[in-house]
Amino acid sequence: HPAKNLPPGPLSLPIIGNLKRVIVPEDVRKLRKRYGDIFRVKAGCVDMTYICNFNLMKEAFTKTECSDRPHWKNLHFLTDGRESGVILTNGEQWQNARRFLLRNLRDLGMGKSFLEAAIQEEAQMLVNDFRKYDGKAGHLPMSINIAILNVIWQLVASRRYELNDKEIQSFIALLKFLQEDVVSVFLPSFFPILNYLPRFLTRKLLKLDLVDDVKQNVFKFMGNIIESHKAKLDPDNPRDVIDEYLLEMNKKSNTAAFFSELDLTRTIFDLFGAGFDTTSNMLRWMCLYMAAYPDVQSNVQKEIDDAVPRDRLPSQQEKSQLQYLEAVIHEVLRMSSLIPFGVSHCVTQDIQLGGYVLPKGMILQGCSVISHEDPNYWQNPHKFNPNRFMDDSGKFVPQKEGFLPFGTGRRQCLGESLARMELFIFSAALLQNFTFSPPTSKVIDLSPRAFLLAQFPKFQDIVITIRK
Ligand code: HEM
Repeated sequence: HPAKNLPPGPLSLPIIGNLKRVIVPEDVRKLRKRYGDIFRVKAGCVDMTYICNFNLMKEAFTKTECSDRPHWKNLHFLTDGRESGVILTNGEQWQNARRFLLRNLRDLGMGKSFLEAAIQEEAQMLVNDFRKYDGKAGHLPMSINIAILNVIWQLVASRRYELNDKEIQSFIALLKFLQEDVVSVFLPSFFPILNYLPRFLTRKLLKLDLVDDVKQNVFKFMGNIIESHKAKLDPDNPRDVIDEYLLEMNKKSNTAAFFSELDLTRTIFDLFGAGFDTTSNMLRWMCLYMAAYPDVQSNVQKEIDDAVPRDRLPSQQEKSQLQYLEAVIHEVLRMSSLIPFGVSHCVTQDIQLGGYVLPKGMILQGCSVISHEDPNYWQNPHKFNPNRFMDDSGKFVPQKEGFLPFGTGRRQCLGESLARMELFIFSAALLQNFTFSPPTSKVIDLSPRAFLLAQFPKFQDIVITIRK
């Protein structure tokens, strides 16, 4: 687009573009200093624009023209190129899936007692498990993962797993494969030249044998669960997302075309893909921040002790009394910027943004990490200070300007209320019962471990002590 006023950015070479590796927040900070709030880089052949300003992110992501995901066939490798699920779909398929999920997450309990009870049950399991580690230094226990998975399983299929269950271990391995080992499958979108290599070489480079294996396992695993739901389906008493979905499939509505078993499997994997690593790592960040800031931790504990008797776990009912905890959770969400550049969007029609033209096909990344450290919104942004979310009378004030850990606009996180409920109940239960601290003569490392497009905490030792 030589005639167009495109966002500025470094010069790029054909085929490789100008990125040496996956871009990390440090690169974005540097590029923003040099080129301003909107800049453009090229990853292979893909033109990407990074938006680093809160108002511009809000403006862009409320536009329909910026609400699609990239139209890359290989994003849908699980379903042989067919668009399905919710995170990566577009148009009517996406609208339908998003509407179905929002309605059902609401009906099945986001904000209702069903889900709260499920989370409470997992909180108890977490507390029981954490007790086993009293006084010993070690990594945060795996029970965090099981608790988060069980909440989604309850919602999706009315089932939960015990800590050492073999099936849940193989399911975790499957999710890990999908998230870490099969990313090579996306490479041809950035480097189309890979499509012209001999087939045996492409298969090897893109690990396509492994991909086929993973695909088979996903459908085998879900196939069994869907079949057992079909056998027990009661149209008057849908128990979970799978039941609701099967009922939609049987309806003769004009949206019926969007519901299929293939799509159901993909949708469920989307819920795990979006809701598992995110929420479990946020809970890890929470424990690590508490270990690093003992004064904040003891203030939270005091607040919990004042509001909740020690013989039972805190619950949603105490939310209005646990205002400082709420502020701490918000500050941890801000400081950790778990998904620093959101999830890719794609421009579907030329638009203007911040004085530049974003042409059709441009990929957009909204940089929450930059907004979360923008001094226009946050005083001393690099300081961990939960009080920034409190007013003078000790009440929590949810600052909205500059804060977007769950994204913004039409694609904003669909599981936000669920994630918030989990973070609240799990953090309250853990801090009521335990104190976190660094191992003797060590400090907690709060710098993130770069992991693809997320900022997860580094694996490290922490001491869990039972509160007397
Ligand atoms: C602390 C935990 C979480 C964080 C920080 C988080 C963050 C995000 C972000 C940044 C996006 C992208 C927004 C965009 O594209 O503009 C997103 C999308 C999404 N999230 Fe979450 N999320 C969390 C937990 C969850 C949970 C628990 C679920 C559901 C079980 C969930 C389901 C989704 C889905 C389905 C999408 C895609 C929405 C769409 O494309 O329409 N997330 N999330």
